[in-house]
Amino acid sequence: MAKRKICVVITARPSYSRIKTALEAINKHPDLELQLVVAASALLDRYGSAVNYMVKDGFEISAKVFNILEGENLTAAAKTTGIGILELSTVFDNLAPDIVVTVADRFETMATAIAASYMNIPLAHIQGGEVTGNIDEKVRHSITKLADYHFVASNGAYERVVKLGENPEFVFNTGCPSIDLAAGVKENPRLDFEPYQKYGGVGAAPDLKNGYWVVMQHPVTTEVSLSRKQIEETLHAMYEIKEPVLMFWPNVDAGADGTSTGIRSFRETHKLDHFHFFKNMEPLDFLRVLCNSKGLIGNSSVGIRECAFLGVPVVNIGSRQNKRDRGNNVIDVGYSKDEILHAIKAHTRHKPSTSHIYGGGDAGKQIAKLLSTLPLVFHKTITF
Ligand SMILES: CC(=O)N[C@H]1[C@@H](OP(=O)(O)OP(=O)(O)OC[C@H]2O[C@@H](n3ccc(=O)[nH]c3=O)[C@H](O)[C@@H]2O)O[C@H](CO)[C@@H](O)[C@@H]1O
Repeated sequence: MAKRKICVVITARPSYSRIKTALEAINKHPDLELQLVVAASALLDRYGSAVNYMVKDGFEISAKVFNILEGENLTAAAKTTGIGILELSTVFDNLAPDIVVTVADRFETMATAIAASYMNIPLAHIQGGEVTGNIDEKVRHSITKLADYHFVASNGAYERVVKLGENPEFVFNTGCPSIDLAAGVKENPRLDFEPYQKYGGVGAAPDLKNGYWVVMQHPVTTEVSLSRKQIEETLHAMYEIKEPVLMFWPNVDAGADGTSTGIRSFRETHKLDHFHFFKNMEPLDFLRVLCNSKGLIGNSSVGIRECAFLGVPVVNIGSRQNKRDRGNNVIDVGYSKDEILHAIKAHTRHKPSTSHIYGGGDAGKQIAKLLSTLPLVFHKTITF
């Protein structure tokens, strides 16, 4: 029997960590053949070239799609999606997959879902049903409507996908593959590498042995004009803390220009001898860095998902993760420096308990098994 061809499209760094263990399980599965397509910011040096980590991890790349338009604004996001549809339809035509897999809710993932749907290729969606507000949420629920199989990450997400009219026979709460990685880190949390040596980056090299903070703050797609002001408040708060800060650059979202300019100009006007800046780390290394930190400050979804599992305290800033199911490791604050400082002092003194909202650590294997056995769906029926 011919192997089922599973085409997974990865468009950004966070999508790699959220699918990596499923890729490994697909590769190992005797009835499946992995076709890995890498696109958008995952290919760009400026965003840390996540593609290099995929190659290093032993994955063969079937196709690359360069579709990011310069600009980091709302128009560039819409046009990038358009180019993605054009390019990916050619890729799918050449690879002729049996199932296409798309991850989460970023603007570029929409292109995968549209191209596969129009080409009558069954579509599997990872991470549907979550609520966050802003443009990501519209995209996420739209992809749910285009998808034939749903591998969701929490009970709440399962219920919402079914409420959206999807057939429960094709909705599975597998948990999030990123929790599989976090489970490995929980077993062996030792920081077994030297971050400055391994990843370079820029800035001072503060001594990390007495503790450090991790900062990762992205622009909010519905508040793009405020992104610079928002990051400045966070930078001022971390400046006052006077303890080592490992700071990561934002993703390629609309408004990232404002966030990056805010960081650059703050660096030029302040003596930052306790800050170091990184573009990107391999998924497992990044989780090790978090696991050994005093806490995460910012608005990355890693604070809500992996940090809940690892029991890392998180000061979650602003509206980007609004309404996402969360554990007691998270305290929500507004954008002001004073609120952030107050939350850091009040919330991060004790290690919070861990929670399994987003899975127990075997999502990748479950997803590969389902992909090998589910009937191929070409015309789904929707209940109303
Ligand atoms: C508003 C929002 O949340 N948007 C989406 C965005 O997440 P979001 O933009 O929050 O993603 P981030 O870039 O903050 O990164 C989160 C993920 O990337 C990993 N990481 C991060 C830094 C690094 O150097 N190395 C590394 O591997 C983290 O472990 C984590 O798994 O894309 C994700 C995956 O497509 C989605 O799940 C989110 O819904």
